Amino acid sequence: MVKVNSSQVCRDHPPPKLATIKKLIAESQDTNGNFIVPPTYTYTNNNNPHDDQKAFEEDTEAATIPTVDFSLLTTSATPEQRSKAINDLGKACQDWGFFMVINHGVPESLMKVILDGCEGFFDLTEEEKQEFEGKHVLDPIRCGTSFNASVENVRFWRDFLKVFVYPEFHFPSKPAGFSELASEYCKRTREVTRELLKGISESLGLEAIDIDKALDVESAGLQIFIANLYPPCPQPELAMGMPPHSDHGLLTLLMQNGISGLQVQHKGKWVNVNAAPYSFLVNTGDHLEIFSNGKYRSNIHRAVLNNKSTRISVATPTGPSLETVVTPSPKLVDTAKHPAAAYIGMKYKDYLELQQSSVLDGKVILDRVRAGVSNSE
Ligand SMILES: O=C(O)CCC(=O)C(=O)O
Ligand SMILES: [Fe+2]
Repeated sequence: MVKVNSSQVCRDHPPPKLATIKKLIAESQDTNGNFIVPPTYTYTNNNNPHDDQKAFEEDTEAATIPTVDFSLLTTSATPEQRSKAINDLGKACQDWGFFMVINHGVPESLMKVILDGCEGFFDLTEEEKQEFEGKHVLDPIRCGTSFNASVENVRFWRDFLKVFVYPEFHFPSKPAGFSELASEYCKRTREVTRELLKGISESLGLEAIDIDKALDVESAGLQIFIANLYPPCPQPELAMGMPPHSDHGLLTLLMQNGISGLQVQHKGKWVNVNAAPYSFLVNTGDHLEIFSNGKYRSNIHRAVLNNKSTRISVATPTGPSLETVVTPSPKLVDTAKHPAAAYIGMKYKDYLELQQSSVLDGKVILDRVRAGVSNSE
């Protein structure tokens, strides 16, 4: 197991220049095309992601991922359908912190061209990509490799592009035309997220608008566009695409290019996620856990590798506004079940900076804002 020192935080120093995983692979093959995973990418010897998985395959009932039919949450549904859908949504948040969304209305053609655009971006030359590297973890446009190479002992088999797209839209100027498509995609995924947050708010026994009102989501909530590239890995059991972690925001929508690799933790075991084509995979994030006072715990997930196909995923997390100091909703504190606030307030911007500057490891950042009281069910 990789040991993490969560105090290793690098706020001001840009990561050292590091070849992308794409470049490393292209340059490291011998004349027979053989490639051995370098020691710096050897994630662990005793936590083989493929072995872990076997444990759950025997228990398929428990591993059925909840599915949310988005059309039943909208005004086109009957009040009974909507109320059942909200109930199911709440149950998915409580039991899994993860669900698959179908019938969401974002055109398949748009999802496809976004994946093509990501591929185009990762295919740019190293020099072209350097323009978008960024220097600080809160720079609105950043690309690179691993997660935060300046603090990591082990690198992840992943290249990324990370862009702040709301409330202000930023985007790389290359490849041509990608920015316009991404702007539309981000708008559409924001609309889906907004409706899901309304349903989640109601499922918590609050008004539909309460999450938005408290955290300033619609007018200034931070939305990030993250493209992940996981090239085939010759020894997928040795390396990791993304290690176990929770996301920092409220909700993350994720789509992928038809290649699986996401695993979510459920009841202490890893579950392979096989997404329906053009569905969204949704994780609940740390700020939903904080705001709900621990009722909806953020989901731990990771990305594992394969040795055949390049996987691309696009995550669009939405969070509070950067200036919001997030505390548990007072309406969810003063109850028999949740008599005390389980988390202390922290400005979302500070939380994000801390998370992005640290080694990615489970819920170590969320642990910093735990109030030392437990309201566990
Ligand atoms: O690629 C994936 O499946 C997971 C990506 C992820 O967890 C993230 O970007 O936060
Ligand atoms: Fe994630």
